[in-house]
Amino acid sequence: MDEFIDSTNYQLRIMKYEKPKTNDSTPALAAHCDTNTMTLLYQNEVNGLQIQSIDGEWINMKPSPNSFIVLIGESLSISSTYFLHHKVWLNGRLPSPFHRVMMKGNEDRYSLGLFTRPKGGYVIKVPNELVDDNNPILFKPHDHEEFLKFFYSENTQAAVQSEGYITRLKAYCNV
Ligand SMILES: O=C(O)CCC(=O)C(=O)O
Ligand SMILES: [Fe+2]
Repeated sequence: MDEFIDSTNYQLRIMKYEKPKTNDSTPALAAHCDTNTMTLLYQNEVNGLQIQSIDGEWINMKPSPNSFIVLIGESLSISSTYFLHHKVWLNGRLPSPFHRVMMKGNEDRYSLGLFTRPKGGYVIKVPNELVDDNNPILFKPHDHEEFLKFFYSENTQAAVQSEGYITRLKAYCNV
């Protein structure tokens, strides 16, 4: 537990999404998986967050005013647009949801996000207890900061644009 606390950074972010200019449902944040460990989201009572189901359908999230949404990030459970469940810490047991924000209606949306992220200098690896003959290791141990450097490099961004998420992650730490 101490190691987890010592090795974690937190970022609190307030996001504002302006009301759309037309009556149509308008993309406000492109579909993605969070690259961090875990995200807690809270919003004013304007919906907009959508999560993709396993069969590719976008589901509108309608949290009650006194609840948070918890998203598992790629670092905890690396996933892909196809939900193929490539995982690191959990080695394949929990998916990181693919999500986006769509705006509709005539109110601005505010959301508060607490992003938990591993500090650089710590190795993210699957615990030995989760690996056996039926559950072989899926990801090489890696440093999150190095992963981000790789992710935001020009070459990777170009690959993400043309080939999607799988290539980026496979290239980085797939076994
Ligand atoms: O505003 C939201 O509800 C989602 C924000 C989000 O997905 C992000 O910032 O990564
Ligand atoms: Fe996100």
